[in-house]
Amino acid sequence: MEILLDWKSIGSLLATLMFVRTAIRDFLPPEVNQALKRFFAKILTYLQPKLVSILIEEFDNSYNNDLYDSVQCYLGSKCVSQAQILKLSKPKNSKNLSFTMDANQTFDDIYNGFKLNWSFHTIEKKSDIGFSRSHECKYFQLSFHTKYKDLVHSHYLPYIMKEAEIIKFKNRERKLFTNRSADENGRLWSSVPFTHPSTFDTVAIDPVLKKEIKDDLIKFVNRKEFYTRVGRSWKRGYLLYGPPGTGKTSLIASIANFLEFDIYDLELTAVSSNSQLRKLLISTTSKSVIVVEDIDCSLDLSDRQKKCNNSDAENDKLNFGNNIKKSSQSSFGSSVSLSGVLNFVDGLWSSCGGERLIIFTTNHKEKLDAALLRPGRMDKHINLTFCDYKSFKILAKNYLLVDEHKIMKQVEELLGAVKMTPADVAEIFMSCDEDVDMGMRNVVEEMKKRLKAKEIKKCEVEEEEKEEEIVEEELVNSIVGCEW
Ligand SMILES: Nc1ncnc2c1ncn2[C@@H]1O[C@H](COP(=O)(O)OP(=O)(O)OP(=O)(O)O)[C@@H](O)[C@H]1O
Repeated sequence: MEILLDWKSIGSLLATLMFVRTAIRDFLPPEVNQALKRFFAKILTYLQPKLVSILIEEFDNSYNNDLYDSVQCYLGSKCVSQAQILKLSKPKNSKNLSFTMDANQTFDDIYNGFKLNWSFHTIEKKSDIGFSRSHECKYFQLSFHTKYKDLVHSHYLPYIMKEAEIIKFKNRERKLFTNRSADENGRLWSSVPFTHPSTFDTVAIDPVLKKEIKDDLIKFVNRKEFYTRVGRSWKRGYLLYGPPGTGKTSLIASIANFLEFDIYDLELTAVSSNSQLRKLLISTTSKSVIVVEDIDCSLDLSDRQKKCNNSDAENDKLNFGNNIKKSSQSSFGSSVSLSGVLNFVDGLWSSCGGERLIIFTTNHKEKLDAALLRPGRMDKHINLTFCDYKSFKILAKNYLLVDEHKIMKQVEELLGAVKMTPADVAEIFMSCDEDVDMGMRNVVEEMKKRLKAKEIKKCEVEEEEKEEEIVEEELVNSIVGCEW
């Protein structure tokens, strides 16, 4: 009955509209009629959303357009739910199937609550050069309300590029683990299964630094073409430095787990010569992390300028195989020279073009030669330091399964006053068998103990200084007295 009434009222509304329309057309002068038409057209245009479009073509002046690749990768993972026709393929070197939109398909993406429309198109384009044949031009069209222009440029497109990097990283070809370590008996590397459980979730470092490292690694493994284009070995050097027990080794294991790379643990003191070091590098496979721990203890790598007269790194590099620092290094039990290590880091000896991460660790960065530290050799310097509140919370969450606790505030204050390494905190938590209260209490007690010891030490130093001042004063007085 209600529906019937509704239909009736719609019918009468339409009839009224028709009547008004005829009345306006027949009785109003044509000028007024035109003015009204223009007025309504204006209102309609005003009410329509103002859209802008960005076209992202496959090629940019015959060069691959990286943004197009990123969009393709990003949409491939999202458009499955909306597009009616999809293309399916398995890209070379990828372990996953990949979806792409077919021509004229559209996809609505929601980013931070606003809507953006994507569509994919192909058109035939005549070539610019002479009479050559036309070619197919592919492009994505992104349409959105004009008021989102800035947001799209400064946030949405960079977000897509980042997301695409992560997707490519996850889809990349992987490799089974084999952990290798230096072996003095002829076979230079021995193979052992890699089972270290440390991951980016378990390692307690500042979350901002953690993200920075992950982003850097993802970027590195996705940049094969870039390294080829600029003529550089596909390798990256990390220097992890900081006091003992701050997580350098744990971070290396996390990195290897994250990348699913081999680990080669190189004991430089067991390598007898540059040529043996060279053989070792040649025997490494791609997708590997080569680790030299405590580099300052393995070799005398302090400033070469002070110890030998070689003026620059290039001289050293040309000398490779020539044991220029043999005498000074004998105390380190190795005949590998700095030039050997520089060649090693530079990837000069690597036999295949696969990616390699070289990680050096040290507790004393200041002892290392500047040539080793420069970008291109150690591209990223990562400082791991004493436990701060954020790292402490990660450890508490992992070891004691707590986010909050009544004495957390006290911990935060004490951490600002005393130095505890993550290893110190981890050891205390380990001994508490997941008893949260005991774990937290013991940490606070240990910190208070250290704070007290620090204050006593401070008092002693002040007392010593005072005594020294008194002695000095007495000495001055006695000299002045003598002069009189
Ligand atoms: N940042 C951290 N996050 C989680 N656990 C840590 C961290 N730092 C240290 N630990 C714990 O302490 C132990 C020792 O840490 P690790 O060997 O990684 O330190 P390191 O900095 O490499 O020390 P060293 O300079 O003496 O080699 C690890 O087994 C781990 O359990």
